[in-house]
Amino acid sequence: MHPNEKATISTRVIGLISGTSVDGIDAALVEISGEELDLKIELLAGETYPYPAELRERILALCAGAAISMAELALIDDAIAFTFAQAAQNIQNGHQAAHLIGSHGQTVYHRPVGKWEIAKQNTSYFPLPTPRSPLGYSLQLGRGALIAHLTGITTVSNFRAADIAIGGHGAPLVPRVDAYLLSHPEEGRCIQNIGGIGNVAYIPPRHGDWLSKIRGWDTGPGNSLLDLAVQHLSAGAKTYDENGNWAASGTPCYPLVDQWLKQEYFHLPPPKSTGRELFGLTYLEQCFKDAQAYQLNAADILATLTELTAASIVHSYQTFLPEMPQRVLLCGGGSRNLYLKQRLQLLLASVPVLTTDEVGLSADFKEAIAFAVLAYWRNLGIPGNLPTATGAPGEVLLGEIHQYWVGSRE
Ligand SMILES: Nc1ncnc2c1ncn2[C@@H]1O[C@H](COP(=O)(O)OP(=O)(O)OP(=O)(O)O)[C@@H](O)[C@H]1O
Ligand SMILES: CC(=O)N[C@H]1[C@@H]2OC[C@@H](O2)[C@@H](O)[C@@H]1O[C@H](C)C(=O)O
Repeated sequence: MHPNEKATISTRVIGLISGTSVDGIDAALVEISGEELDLKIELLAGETYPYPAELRERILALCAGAAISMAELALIDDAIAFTFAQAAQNIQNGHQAAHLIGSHGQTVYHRPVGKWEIAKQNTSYFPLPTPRSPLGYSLQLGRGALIAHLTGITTVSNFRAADIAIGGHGAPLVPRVDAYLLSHPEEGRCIQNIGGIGNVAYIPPRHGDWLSKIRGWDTGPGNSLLDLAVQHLSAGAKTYDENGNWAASGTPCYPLVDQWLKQEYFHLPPPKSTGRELFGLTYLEQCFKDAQAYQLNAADILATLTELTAASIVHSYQTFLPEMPQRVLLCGGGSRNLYLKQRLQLLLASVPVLTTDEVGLSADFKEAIAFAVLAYWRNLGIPGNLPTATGAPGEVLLGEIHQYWVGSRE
């Protein structure tokens, strides 16, 4: 081998995440090699393991701000870790054992930078001269130490904390992985995730100082409002609008979309992050109230909420990007919503809208793959955050390593 040539050692890594939709655990088993520009991944297996119904209900209640005891919080935390560990065991069936796990866990609370007032608490005990803490806060449940113990595999977890500690949002974290897996030599691309919340990574053509020009932010609601509306309008019979068929049978109310787009979040310049704390039940109740003035039926309401997701995404590109992308690549569950995809294509006019599947990266498992890569980078000592996406003042190593080791030191 030439002395300048690097040996390619590949590592089998499991990525685990349950996102803001709380629909289940996405697990990906990946073979990873290289570092950054030479980073390569092969998806060996990908699966979504639904949460047991009762656990999902408790998590959703927690996300919606239910008051629970510390004892119950501890139970939910461990139940999540057990469920994640089970997913890690199952995804390895029929494959060689993994070397490493990257577990994002379950977000139950996210406070963006500078949004201290969200806590709505008496803050007189806080040791700062002003109760407006500049720091963000993000809580993911499912303890990494327990996952490492249950699986016998070293586990990296708590990925957002280090970025937040230095003043970043701790989100979105996937853009740096997108940059190395989905950049193109000549084409500027937007990688648009549509989960419960939407987030984008803008990746300019891969030359010159392209890395410093990458941008990323949470675009606002993805499926979160739609899913809640579908559950309400179907009296619990449905959890989401399959392929967007229900919305497609209605008509969007454009004056209402324009009214909703005036909301502060859509005008905040990036970097910015959000969650179900903003785009959740209370927000939807206001949407329903607003819709009464226009006498919309159920299908029209869903069409209008779908339009809000599509229009907020496109509006954010037009407002905050230095130039429009030449291609948009969708991923996340919302990429399966054909009506939403159609609306995005219409609003983006000549910019083609595809899915990441069409360029060889699984749209369903990209987030789980990303946390496998972030764990792999953590292990190699490579930073995982992109300051232009999280707003942090610098790069940091993301995640805490829970080494699997049980023994005695006699
Ligand atoms: N066939 C489909 N048609 C329409 N919508 C779909 C379809 N499949 C999935 N979805 C939507 O995608 C959602 C799940 O998306 P995903 O798993 O990407 O979210 P998440 O990972 O929980 O969210 P986030 O990326 O915000 O963390 C479902 O709740 C549903 O709204
Ligand atoms: C706090 C949190 O869990 N945020 C999620 C959420 O879901 C989508 C969007 O909001 C994104 O910022 C983030 O997830 C992805 C995985 C990220 O960090 O890139």
